[in-house]
Amino acid sequence: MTQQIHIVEDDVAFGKMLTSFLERKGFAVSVSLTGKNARKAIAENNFDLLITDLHLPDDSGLDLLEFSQKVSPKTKVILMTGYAEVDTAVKAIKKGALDYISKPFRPEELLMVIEAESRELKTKLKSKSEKENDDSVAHENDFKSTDNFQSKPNFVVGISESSKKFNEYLKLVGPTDMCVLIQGESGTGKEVAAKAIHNYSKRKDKNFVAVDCGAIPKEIAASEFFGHVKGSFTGAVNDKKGHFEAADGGTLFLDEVGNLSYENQIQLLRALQERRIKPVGSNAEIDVDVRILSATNEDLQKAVSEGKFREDLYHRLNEFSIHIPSLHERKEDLFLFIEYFLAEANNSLGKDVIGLSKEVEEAFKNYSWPGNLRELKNVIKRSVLLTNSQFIPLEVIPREVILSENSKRSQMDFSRESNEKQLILNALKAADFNKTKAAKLLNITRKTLYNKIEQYQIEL
Ligand SMILES: Nc1ncnc2c1ncn2[C@@H]1O[C@H](COP(=O)(O)OP(=O)(O)OP(=O)(O)O)[C@@H](O)[C@H]1O
Repeated sequence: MTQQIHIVEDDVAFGKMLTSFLERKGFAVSVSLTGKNARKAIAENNFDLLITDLHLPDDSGLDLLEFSQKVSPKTKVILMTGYAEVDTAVKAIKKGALDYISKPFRPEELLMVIEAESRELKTKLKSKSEKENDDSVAHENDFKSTDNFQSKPNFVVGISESSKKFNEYLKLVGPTDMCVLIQGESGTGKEVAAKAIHNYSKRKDKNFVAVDCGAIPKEIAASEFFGHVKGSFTGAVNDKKGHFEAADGGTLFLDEVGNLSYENQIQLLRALQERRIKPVGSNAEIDVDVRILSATNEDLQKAVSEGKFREDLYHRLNEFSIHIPSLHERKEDLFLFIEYFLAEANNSLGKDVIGLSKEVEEAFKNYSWPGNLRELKNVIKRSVLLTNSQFIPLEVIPREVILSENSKRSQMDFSRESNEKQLILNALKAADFNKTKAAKLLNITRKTLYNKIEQYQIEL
């Protein structure tokens, strides 16, 4: 079936360009120029995908994301951001956006993001239907990746002390039946860690069911977790198994567990205590044997002290806790991950890129990677797509990676000469040696740039 895409973009020409490109690729595309029109369109249609600018004259992409999640929960959302807005983009991912793409981008990059997500979805739906062999069982909200970890034995363990330690913990706690709370920033690999725990356990041949608690509207959470019987509420046209039954004998991974409403927390706690569930609208109770792993990127203890998360549930979920370090804290592992993601990208895109150019290597080392492994993986994949030589050149790297961290630092630390010279060189290269553009990137005047070029005797 043709995928329906809605673009929200106030730049008419850019919107048109994206539309005709995506239509040529076989998508059905419509466009809104304002947030107001977009809201109307979202409420009236069941778009598969919404691609929205972060800044609109009358609205914000983040608010549109929330609106869309409420009125059309199945619509996936991709945000288009300006460079240096990664922090906001990461916030959007935490709120449930599928991905973000930094402007300026080429339409091929957007297509790659869309195709990667539809591929993941298809594989997932396929493996679901194979496993469950029952059409009435649907876990529509479970769009998290359920890659088979065993088929990828080469996941990176890392050489940094913190990586070695947390991987030891995974091995240690894996074979037990303890509930584990995995904490770490967004994109650090919490789901990969949960899958590893599952694979180290005796449950490994049973299902691993991942549920994104942040994506389930609280009104339907009980039916998602415990299932429902036909006719129990409007829209319940078939009996439906819930996540607990789907994970029976195996592992249930609750991602973003801090996002569960208070009422849903009580229901979950009861199910964990009694090891029994009751589908919505049914009188019969069903015994379930499920190991719970959960993950959060917020401070759950703080949520407990503020009364937002139940203390009894917190202790139940947290029989053992594992902290996954951010990529920034495990810089020694950076090049292992780069190698791994490069091989993965070459493989999936049919390319043969050997590595990073020296300048890109430098830029990667200096960047703080706020979106962690997910951001690194995306940046590498997009860059591999755009690289037509053996080594990834600076030109294909998103500007925020080249500049934001350095330029932030430069405001505080502009006196460090080598740093400054490198920064200016990077900006010049990124701007194709156009000085006006380079000055803009650096956030300095053209005159200052000329002075600096002279001061450092940069040859142009
Ligand atoms: N050890 C690893 N080796 C290779 N790839 C990894 C590893 N850990 C994570 N990844 C990759 O990094 C990306 C982010 O990982 P994952 O989805 O597990 O993060 P997360 O912390 O669960 O994110 P979120 O908080 O947004 O749910 C995924 O594409 C995953 O395949």
